[in-house]
Amino acid sequence: MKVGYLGPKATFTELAVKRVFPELEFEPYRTIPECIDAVVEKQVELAVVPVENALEGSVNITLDYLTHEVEIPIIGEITIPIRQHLMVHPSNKEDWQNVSKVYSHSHAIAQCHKFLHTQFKGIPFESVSSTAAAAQMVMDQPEMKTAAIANELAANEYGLTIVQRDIHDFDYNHTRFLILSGQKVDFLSVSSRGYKTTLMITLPSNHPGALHQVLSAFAWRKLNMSKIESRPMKTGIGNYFFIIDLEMELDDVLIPGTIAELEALGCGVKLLGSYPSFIVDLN
Ligand SMILES: O=C(O)C(=O)C[C@]1(C(=O)O)C=C[C@@H](O)C=C1
Repeated sequence: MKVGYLGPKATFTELAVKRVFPELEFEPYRTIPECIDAVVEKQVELAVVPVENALEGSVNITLDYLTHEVEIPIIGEITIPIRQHLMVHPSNKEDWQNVSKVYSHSHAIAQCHKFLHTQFKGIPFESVSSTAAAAQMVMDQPEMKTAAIANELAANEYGLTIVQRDIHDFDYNHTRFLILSGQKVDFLSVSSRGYKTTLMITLPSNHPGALHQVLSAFAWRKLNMSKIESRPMKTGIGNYFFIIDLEMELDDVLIPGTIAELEALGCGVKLLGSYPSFIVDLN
């Protein structure tokens, strides 16, 4: 079985995916949409993409692509700790405080804002498709004296020197990744820490109190939400839909009852997946 992931080699996504599927074949993709397309088009059986970081919040391109562009179920999630390091080409390691630019993924830059603000004031930063892509760029252009924010695996893979470790602004830094697939996968060999169910909900228009009624349908059934996110419908200012994660597996009574109640209120409800949740400790 082949797993597509946000690449190139040595991204955090690769770290996450290899912990859960060490024995499978891997295929890196340059962007999140390319990786999701690969599983939709059956070039790979599974795809793993980032969806939420504890410091920076949702990865919007993942949510938007899954809800607007494709139909592919979520079949699992993986959460790993994230340690961001600053790295340079070995030939620039003595002079690392004088780099001309810092590259990384936009989420990684956001996780290190305080560090960049205090240590690299005035030095531009640029977001690229992943932390590993940033490391690769820094390796390819030693004369430019640039730096990357990435993980230790990327420093080793691309031959860079880590000059500052653990530069993320808050200690509790974790990212959640979604596993997507059109087929059923047996995760029996991996122990999970629970289940989640994700629903996409659109509200009826011009219906005062609609969101309150939606939340009540979950509340009186005591269904525990672990996340609620609103994203633009992309049809006009103020038009939003909601993505709700429930901390339980799809059952025969409570979730179907909630969906029926929401539909009776005029809401649109789509089940994006019901799946096991894997929390990986990298140490
Ligand atoms: O660039 C990477 O290494 C990724 O796997 C992407 C990503 C993200 O999109 O949030 C994953 C984990 C970190 O939070 C930073 C970047």
